[in-house]
Amino acid sequence: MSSARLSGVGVSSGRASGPVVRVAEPLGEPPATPAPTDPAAEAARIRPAAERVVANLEERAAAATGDAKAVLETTAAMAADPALLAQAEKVVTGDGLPAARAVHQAAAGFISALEAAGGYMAERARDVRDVRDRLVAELLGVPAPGVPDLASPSVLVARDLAPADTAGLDPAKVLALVTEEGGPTSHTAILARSLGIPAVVACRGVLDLAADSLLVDGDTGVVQLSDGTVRAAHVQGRVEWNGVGVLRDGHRVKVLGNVGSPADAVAAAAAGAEGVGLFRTEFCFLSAGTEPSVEEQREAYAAVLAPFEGKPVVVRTLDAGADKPLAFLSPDPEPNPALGVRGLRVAFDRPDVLTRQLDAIALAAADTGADVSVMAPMVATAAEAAWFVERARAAGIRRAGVMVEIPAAALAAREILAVVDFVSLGTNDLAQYVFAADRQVGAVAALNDPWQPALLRLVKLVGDAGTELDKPVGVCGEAAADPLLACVLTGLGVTSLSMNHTALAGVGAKLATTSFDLCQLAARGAVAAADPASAKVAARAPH
Ligand SMILES: C=C(OP(=O)(O)O)C(=O)O
Ligand SMILES: [Mg+2]
Repeated sequence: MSSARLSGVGVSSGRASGPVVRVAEPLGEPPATPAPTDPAAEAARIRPAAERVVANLEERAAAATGDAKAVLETTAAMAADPALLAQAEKVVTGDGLPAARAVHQAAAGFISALEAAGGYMAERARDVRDVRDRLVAELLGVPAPGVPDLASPSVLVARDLAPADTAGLDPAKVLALVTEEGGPTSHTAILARSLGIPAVVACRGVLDLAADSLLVDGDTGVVQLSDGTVRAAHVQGRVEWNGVGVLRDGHRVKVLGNVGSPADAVAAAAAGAEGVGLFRTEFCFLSAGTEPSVEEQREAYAAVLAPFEGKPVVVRTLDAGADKPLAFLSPDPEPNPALGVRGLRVAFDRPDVLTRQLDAIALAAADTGADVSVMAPMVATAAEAAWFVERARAAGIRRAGVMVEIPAAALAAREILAVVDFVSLGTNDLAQYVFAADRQVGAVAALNDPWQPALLRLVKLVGDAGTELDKPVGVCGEAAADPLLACVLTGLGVTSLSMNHTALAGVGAKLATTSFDLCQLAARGAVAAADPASAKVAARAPH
């Protein structure tokens, strides 16, 4: 039944089924032709369309509560804005453009005025874009783009989702997520895991599948037609783990959480994390239109640090760019954003932004009593690492390290470790760059497999350098969340493993069953293997 059963890459555990809701694709600029034969009649379509958009938003606002209600009410008020509508009518009658194109054009004027005003006004530009898209969709008779409000629990199907869209999903309403594109280490996958929403990415053909209802298996990656039964994922029984990362022979490997929000931090602490190995600060500001002030940053960071008083937390400075764009740090358009100005490279152009962030982190550390270190993303050379460490020290932060996620950094691990206090391997990007396989592209997902021996050989270089220089080497990419691979990484000299809260107990429990000798044996076998499957077999042999 090939047309009714598809296979993708399972990236977030659990089996769920339910009715399908599709995420409509972005609309782009509507065509300027054909010119309306009766411009007055064409212009007269705009207000009734706006009234329908307003009525729909008000209806949803009435059913919503809290922030969601306020956002819907504000959007409804904007959709009724007489200035925008009058301007659009003028464009239809004056320039002879179709109504949808006229709305787009009229909105562009408001958007650039708001952006030029900066600050709070610039943030409103996003709302005008939202209203514009809703009006254009109404006039064209197509669904509005973006994640729709879900009236009841549903399976979301999309080409791909931006991290900001995924972060806003309500796990009570989204039974499962299936995307045609996306890779296993994409940020959409990472966020779906942290929300506990079963997810399958790189599911070729799902957009063409005529399905009212789907059954999604986030473990096997299988997506198939279902009979309409609504079933939420069964929450797996908790594995027993005492909250200390230690092998049965006493060898210590810290088991830490990856977090990006206060909710993640609470979940990681509740699941027994010994601390945080990666706080993705950019996740706090995915929707911010302008740079948050030092005070705003201090508050946002303190809210995440709060559950970890007295515990180690590695705060990563903003990793903006590529698939995690931040509106206030966007570079000029680049042909290959993953190879462009992202991570620490943004700070070379904007050291003031880094300084303000480091100041905010130092303040939040003092506010909460968390034992904070800072870490820079996307570091390529020892000179870059030294540049960052100097700035961290100037901000009064005691420990500073860098991510090793560019192959050059792995190859220069000794020189880098000589100038930092610790490193942490970002296996998601390291795999992307060593295999020249974009994390977001489903077609190359198999290369972004952390069991690839070529990737493990780079990890070994870094582990060996850490052992030689007696400095900590962590892993905070998705590789750390696989219990068997955690044993291999330990055998390669890794001293801490940081992961999503849902993986903590499984990894902690597995480590307790093994010894350092066995981990080294598994590591030798996996590194020498010819492919990911043989690497797994080699790792399983002693385990
Ligand atoms: C942990 C990593 O950072 P991010 O996933 O945020 O790029 C990584 O690249 O492995
Ligand atoms: Mg990375």
